[in-house]
Amino acid sequence: MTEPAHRSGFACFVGRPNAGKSTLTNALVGTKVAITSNRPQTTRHTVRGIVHRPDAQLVLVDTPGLHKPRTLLGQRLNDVVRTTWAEVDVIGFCLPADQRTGPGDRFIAQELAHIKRTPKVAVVTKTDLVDARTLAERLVAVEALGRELGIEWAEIVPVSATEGRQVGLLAELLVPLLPEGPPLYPEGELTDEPEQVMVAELIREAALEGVRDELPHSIAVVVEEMLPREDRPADRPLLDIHAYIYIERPSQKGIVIGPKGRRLKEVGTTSRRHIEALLGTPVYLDLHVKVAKDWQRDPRQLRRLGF
Ligand SMILES: Nc1nc2c(ncn2[C@@H]2O[C@H](COP(=O)(O)OP(=O)(O)OP(=O)(O)O)[C@@H](O)[C@H]2O)c(=O)[nH]1
Repeated sequence: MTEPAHRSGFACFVGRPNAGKSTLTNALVGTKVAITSNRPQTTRHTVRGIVHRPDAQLVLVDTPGLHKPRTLLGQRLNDVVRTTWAEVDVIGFCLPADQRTGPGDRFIAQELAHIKRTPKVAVVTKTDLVDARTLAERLVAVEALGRELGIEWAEIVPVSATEGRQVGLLAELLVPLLPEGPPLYPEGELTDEPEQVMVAELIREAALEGVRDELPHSIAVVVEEMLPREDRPADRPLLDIHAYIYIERPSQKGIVIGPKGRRLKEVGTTSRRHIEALLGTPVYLDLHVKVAKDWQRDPRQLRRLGF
C-alpha cells in the first residue's frame, strides 16, 4: 500500500468576537501563541500557529473579528480579514454553542457566502457549556444557516477547545481539505509572527485588563528594542525589552499608570511573566507610556504602530 501524500496549507478561523477562535488555535497548536481574553477583539494581528503532523502541516492564520468599520483602524482590520479569507485553503467558521445565531454571525456568514472557492467548515465551539439537546439544536441551526445563504459546509464539527474535546477530530477533518505539498515551515516553528509583535500583544493585553470599558481600542504597544543583556553568564541570560504603551489622550495616562504608578507596575509584572513563559528566558521589561494623539485616525501613526 502506498502512503497517502503529504498535505500542507493554510486555514483561518473566523467568527464573531469571543467565538473562541484564539482558544481553538491554541488547542490545535498546543502552545499559547495567540492572545485570548474574555473580552472581544483582542486579536488584531494575524498570528499563525502551525500544526505539525507526519502526514500534514496545517498553518493557522488567526484573523481579527470582522466588524462594522467606524475608524480607519476598523477598515484596515476588515481588509485584512477579507484578504486572508481569499488566500487560505480552508475557512473554519466558529459559532459558540451557548449562543443562538445572531446578527454578528449572519453578517460574517453573508460575507463568507461570497467566497466561493474556499471550503468552509462550520465549527460549533464551547460545547462544554451546553447540554446535548441544545448542542443538537445549534448544529441544526448552523446547517439551516448554510442552506439559507447558499454555503455548503464541508463539515460541521462540534468542539470544546478548553476541554480538548473533538479538537483532534477537527484537525483530521481539516487535513484532507488541504492541497498536497511538502511542509511550508521547518518543524518546531510554532508561529512566524515576529517575536516583538507577540511581546507587544502580551503587554497590550495586560495594559487593557480591567480598563477596557474606559479605554476601548485606545491602547497600542510598540516594542522598540529586544536585546540580550551583555556580560551575562551563559547560564543566566537576561533579555532587555523596551516598550512603549501608546494612548490617545493625556487624560488617559492616569488610567494606565494608576495612583503612584501602581497599575503600570502591575501591567509590567503581569506581562513580564507572560513574555518569560513565551520566550523561555528571564526578561527585564522597561515600559513607558506615551501619548500619540488620535493614532487610530492617522495612517502614518497606524503604520508605525503595526496596523
Ligand atoms: N467554556 C469554554 N470557554 C471557551 C472555549 N473556547 C473559548 N472559550 C472562552 O471564550 C472566551 C473567548 O475566547 P477567544 O478564544 O478569546 O475568542 P476569539 O474568538 O478569539 O475572540 P476575539 O479575539 O475577540 O475575536 C474566552 O474567555 C475563552 O476562555 C471552550 O471551548 N469552552
